[in-house]
Amino acid sequence: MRTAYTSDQIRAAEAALMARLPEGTLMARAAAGLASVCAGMLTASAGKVYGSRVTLLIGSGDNGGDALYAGARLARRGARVVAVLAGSRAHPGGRAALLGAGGRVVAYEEALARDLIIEADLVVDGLVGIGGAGALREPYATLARLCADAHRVVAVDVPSGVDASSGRVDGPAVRAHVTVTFGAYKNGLLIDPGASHAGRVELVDIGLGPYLPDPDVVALTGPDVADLLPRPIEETDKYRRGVVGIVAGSDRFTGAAVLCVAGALRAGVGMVRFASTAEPVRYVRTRWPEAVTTVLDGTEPDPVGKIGRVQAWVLGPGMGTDERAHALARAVLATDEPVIVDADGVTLAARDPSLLRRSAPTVITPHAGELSRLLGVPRDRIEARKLEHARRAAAELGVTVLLKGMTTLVAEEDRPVRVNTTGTPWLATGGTGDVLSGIIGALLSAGLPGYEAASCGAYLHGRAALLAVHGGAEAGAEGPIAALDVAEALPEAIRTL
Ligand SMILES: NC(=O)C1=CN([C@@H]2O[C@H](COP(=O)(O)OP(=O)(O)OC[C@H]3O[C@@H](n4cnc5c(N)ncnc54)[C@H](O)[C@@H]3O)[C@@H](O)[C@H]2O)[C@@H](O)CC1
Ligand SMILES: Nc1ncnc2c1ncn2[C@@H]1O[C@H](COP(=O)(O)OP(=O)(O)O)[C@@H](O)[C@H]1O
Ligand SMILES: [K+]
Repeated sequence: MRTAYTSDQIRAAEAALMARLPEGTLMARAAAGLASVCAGMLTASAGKVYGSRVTLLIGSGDNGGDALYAGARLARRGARVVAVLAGSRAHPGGRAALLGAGGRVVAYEEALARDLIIEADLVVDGLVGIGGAGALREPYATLARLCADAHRVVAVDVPSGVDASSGRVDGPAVRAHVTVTFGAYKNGLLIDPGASHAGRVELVDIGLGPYLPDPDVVALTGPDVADLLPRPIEETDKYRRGVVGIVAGSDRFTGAAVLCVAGALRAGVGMVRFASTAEPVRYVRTRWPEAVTTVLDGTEPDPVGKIGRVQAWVLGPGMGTDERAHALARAVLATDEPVIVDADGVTLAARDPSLLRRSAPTVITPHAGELSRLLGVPRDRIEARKLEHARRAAAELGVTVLLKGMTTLVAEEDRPVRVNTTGTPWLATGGTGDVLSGIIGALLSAGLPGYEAASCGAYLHGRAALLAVHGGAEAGAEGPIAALDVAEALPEAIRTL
């Protein structure tokens, strides 16, 4: 399990550790780790540290101090190091160390800074770290923009312009090839848009471990998912493995039904009971003879009884939002089984909030647009502040919220938010969400709680997508995928966890 923290949590842990150590110890540890990563990058790109050109972008706080001390170490190894001071002051000890090691210090001037950034083998972003607040001010903002023309950029602790606690980016921000972070991951290194500015993240141990509180955000790893995933025991049968009821599709949207059933079957469900109008039932029967189907014409007094016994439900993909769909949603959500509510199901719940007031576990899987309707908050605001809104939705609605998009988050009240680290932008194609809801339904029916089913489901979905993109390999050249390819890659994703 990878754990991440807010700036305040990191600061408190640092203060507790610092109180037991001689002054300057932590910064020395941080600078040594940073210099070592920089030296590795210089050796990889310029062949050696000696004679390479390093430009440090220095803000007025301790983030700049780390960069200055690391710059001094590189200068002692023969690198030509220049520090560009963005503020009126710079960490005095770090500045003296750099000058003492033969480095240079210059005041910010745009043309000079541009040249130094373009010419450098490596640019070190020490503008702001966990002390950053709000959009970058000038000249920090210009420097962050100029970094786009740099050969290689390493960010100190967090890329400047990224909010360390949330991943928010308001205005220009450094896009780094590598981020060297100290003590522990910050939330903003795992959550977009911050995560996509960080590049590869290198964690430098400065001894913070024993002082860290419970994490604010966590990310499952492959072994975590392998441990959580239910596997059939010898004496099992299909009912004990889990029966999922899938209520999806309509005469207009038949594909969503086929894809949702695909996700459940390939994720290893015991049995699928599929129910819908005649058209989607016909398509599902043709594509998935494994599924047991029920045609609902909308006149049944007890549609749930007609479908039969299940351990969990998937409700929503392609089912429409008319009166018939609303009545069906009401019937499914009135049961005592766990339900994952997706797509049109989420739209119905936005219109009729009473639908989600139930005591059995409920998972909802909105993208930002659907969550916007549920919370009455503009979509772009949700996209800019995903962590905050996923948490708020979980608290206000009393459900497990899986917020989809570039980064997928799973929020439940009083639990750390789980951020998914698998996946690929190739997933942004119609129907992949339907596969995801089928996977989560399968895991719920096998008995996983909503929080685990949603986060393991997102992990497997992203991993299957990556395998499909790479043609079955773990890495390598990439090619486009369609939603069904994601479902087909699920067994391999589970085999190789
Ligand atoms: N506290 C500790 O024990 C350690 C701290 N370390 C480093 O110290 C950093 C935190 O240092 P600080 O608390 O001094 O804070 P920072 O250096 O991250 O930033 C604070 C400075 O940036 C300016 N600033 C803030 N927001 C800005 C904006 N939007 N635009 C322009 N300027 C802005 C502030 O005026 C202040 O001068 C960490 O990120 C890490 O790099 C490391 O040395 C490890 C140990
Ligand atoms: N830029 C992206 N990077 C990674 N994953 C993405 C990106 N955009 C979308 N996704 C993922 O693709 C899936 C799309 O689901 P959804 O929006 O419900 O599509 P549909 O309704 O067509 O099935 C989600 O799992 C989402 O997290
Ligand atoms: K930084």
